[in-house]
Amino acid sequence: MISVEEAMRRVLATARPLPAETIPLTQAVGRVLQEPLHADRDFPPFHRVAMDGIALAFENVAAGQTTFPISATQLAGMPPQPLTNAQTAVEIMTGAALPPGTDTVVRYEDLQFHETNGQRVAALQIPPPNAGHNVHHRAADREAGDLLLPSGVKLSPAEIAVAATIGASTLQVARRLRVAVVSTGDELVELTQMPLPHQIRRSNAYMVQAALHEAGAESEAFHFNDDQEALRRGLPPLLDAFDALVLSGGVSKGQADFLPSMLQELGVTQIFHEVQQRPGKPFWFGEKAGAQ
Ligand SMILES: Nc1nc2c(c(=O)[nH]1)N[C@H]1C(S)=C(S)[C@@H](COP(=O)(O)OP(=O)(O)OC[C@H]3O[C@@H](n4cnc5c(N)ncnc54)[C@H](O)[C@@H]3O)O[C@H]1N2
Ligand code: MOO
Repeated sequence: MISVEEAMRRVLATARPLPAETIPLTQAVGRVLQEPLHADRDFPPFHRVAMDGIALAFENVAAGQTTFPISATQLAGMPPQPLTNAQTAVEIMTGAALPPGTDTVVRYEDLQFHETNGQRVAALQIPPPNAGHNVHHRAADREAGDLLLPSGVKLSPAEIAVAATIGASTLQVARRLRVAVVSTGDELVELTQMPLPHQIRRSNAYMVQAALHEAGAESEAFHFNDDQEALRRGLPPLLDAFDALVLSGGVSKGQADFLPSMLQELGVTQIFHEVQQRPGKPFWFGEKAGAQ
């Protein structure tokens, strides 16, 4: 009898990639990406101001200038506001594109403002330590063309943000696995039915469907009584229509446990029967020849 690890290895060895489909980004969380995503522009796409404050040319600070007349105000989303002359500064907000002629941002916390002849002037309280301070430079994170997400990643909210950043309103993802969950056994009744003293409810199928849902698969439930003819007629359409069948019951040594022989008769090759585990020792696994 094989170990659980060996059983898992043999099951996974039969796995094949699912075909891709294109879906809206808004429905893609939890799906598996089937195309690589590349940066469509540099990130950040411009020298991005990282603090609210003023933008200035550091060379003036290096030359000893400590007060800077404000020549313009620039909020995020506004086109860069040019300096009126090289010794002025632009009052600027986080997320704005650094104006031409400036290279450094000083935070409001490190400034004091006053007015001289109606002109707003910023005085440095703590001078910036270096050029480029508080600037998130263009392409510092990624360059245009860089691979952002390889094919095969599972899309979490973080990957959704990455896709949105490059304008991917639709994504190619693997189609969801389609599984038929089949319960077998005369003793099982539906939840809407009151079980007789010798009957039980079809609980396993609900658990398996919930586990499949959690793993991102689609499933549909079916039930067969312990009737060989009904199975012989009912299973082939399921084997054709679904990527996988999960059958619960009917694989042990009892008089009604005819699933292994029935499945082999229907073209499913046995890969293993019985695993060193309890509960669930009479576990049977097979693969349909020619299955995609
Ligand atoms: N003088 C100071 N300035 C800043 C400080 C500070 O302590 N002193 N803190 C910085 C920190 S930390 C953060 S965080 C930001 C927070 O700023 P806000 O909450 O006001 O956010 P915004 O300025 O509007 O945006 C920040 C940033 O994010 C970009 N953004 C905004 N919305 C979106 C969106 N839906 N998708 C993509 N990107 C978005 C925006 O363009 C900016 O780049 O303040 C610092 N400043
Ligand atoms: O609060 Mo901010 O997110 O540190 O950049």
